[in-house]
Amino acid sequence: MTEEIRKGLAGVVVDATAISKVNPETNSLLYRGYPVQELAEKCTFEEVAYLLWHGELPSPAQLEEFQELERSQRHLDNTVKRVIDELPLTAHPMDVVRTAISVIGAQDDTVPALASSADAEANLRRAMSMFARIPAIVAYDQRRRRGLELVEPRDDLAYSANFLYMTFGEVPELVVVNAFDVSMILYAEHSFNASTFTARVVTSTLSDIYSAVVGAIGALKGPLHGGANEAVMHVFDEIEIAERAEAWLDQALVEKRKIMGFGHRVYKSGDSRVPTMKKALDTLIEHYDRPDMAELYDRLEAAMDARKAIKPNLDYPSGPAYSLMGFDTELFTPLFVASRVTGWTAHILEQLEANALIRPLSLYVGPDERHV
Ligand SMILES: CC(=O)SCCNC(=O)CCNC(=O)[C@H](O)C(C)(C)COP(=O)(O)OP(=O)(O)OC[C@H]1O[C@@H](n2cnc3c(N)ncnc32)[C@H](O)[C@@H]1OP(=O)(O)O
Ligand SMILES: O=C([O-])CC(=O)C(=O)O
Repeated sequence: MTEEIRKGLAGVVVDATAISKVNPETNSLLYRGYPVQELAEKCTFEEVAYLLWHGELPSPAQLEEFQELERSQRHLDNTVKRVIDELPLTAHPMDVVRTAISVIGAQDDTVPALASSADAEANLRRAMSMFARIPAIVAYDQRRRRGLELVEPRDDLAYSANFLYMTFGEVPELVVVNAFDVSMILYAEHSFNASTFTARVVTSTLSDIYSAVVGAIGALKGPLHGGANEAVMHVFDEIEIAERAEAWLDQALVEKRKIMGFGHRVYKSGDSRVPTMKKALDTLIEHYDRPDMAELYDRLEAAMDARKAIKPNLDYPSGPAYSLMGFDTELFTPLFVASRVTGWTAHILEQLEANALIRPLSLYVGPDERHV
């Protein structure tokens, strides 16, 4: 038997999904049929979360009920706070959010020994409980790293305004809240990316939703995936000024470094989400009066195009956008978690609806049979 190895499962279709469609030919991304650009322009992140979980956009009454539920679960209980307090500041914020989700999962005594599609209602409640609490986890972690006290959530504020309020102690101008909300919408879902696939693999063993999300957070942390938004900012910090972009890139390519924020496994001629996020970044650049950042962004992008014809992915505009908003660089990937938990949990539910254990084969290349 000849076995073809597809390293990294590149080009392999492993299952069907009705949640999102990534089309590199038309450079488009649909969530449940809706173009993501349209959702970013016309909807809030809460509406998009509802869409991903339920398959349809909410009616006004459904949205109100959804928002009420989300706002009522934003607080962190003392155990979660205590565990976060115990973690050293040397722990990466992704480790903090991963640990906090583990604690929330361990506190939930309704989790059945064997996950099943019959548990969909309960799993949606669990998804909501993570969705509502992750902003408080991330905001608190950002604050404790700055020696600041936790800011309790405000239930008169929508998701993004409250997230920023809990992080910075005040609600920023609308332009900032809107750019943040757009980033949450764009990061929410992207078919069988590595972290979502991880969540589906964990779920396929009939493990619980929290374990699947914890696994997904681990997969997202890596710089070839979500960790790239943080890594992009380190690149900007290394380059420092726009005039150095080309020389920095030439040296990095000589050293065979991967340039963070560029390239994609599926999109080969540009990421469908970049123009929308770049527009949001431009509003921030204008708001904070940082033309220097725009110049560096443009020069590195042009240099990469000229030398390698490799285009930016979503992490390229998101990194500098989060930096302008005031987040510390190492908090960027946890922001991705806050958004992507919606997509992960939608996939966990979908996996359970038609589950098959995910267990591929490997080609053995070790020594032939031998004996002790
Ligand atoms: C939201 C997200 O998760 S988007 C992805 C975020 N990740 C990053 O930005 C990290 C940087 N990018 C990369 O490492 C890659 O582009 C990936 C991992 C995203 C995609 O990788 P793959 O689909 O496996 O592409 P692959 O690595 O095979 O690249 C093909 C060629 O382009 C080169 N290439 C791809 N991306 C880059 C990059 N960012 N910098 C330099 N070269 C690159 C590869 O070196 C390879 O060249 P070769 O054929 O001469 O060896
Ligand atoms: O699809 C991928 O491989 C990575 C990505 O862009 C995402 O998860 O948003």
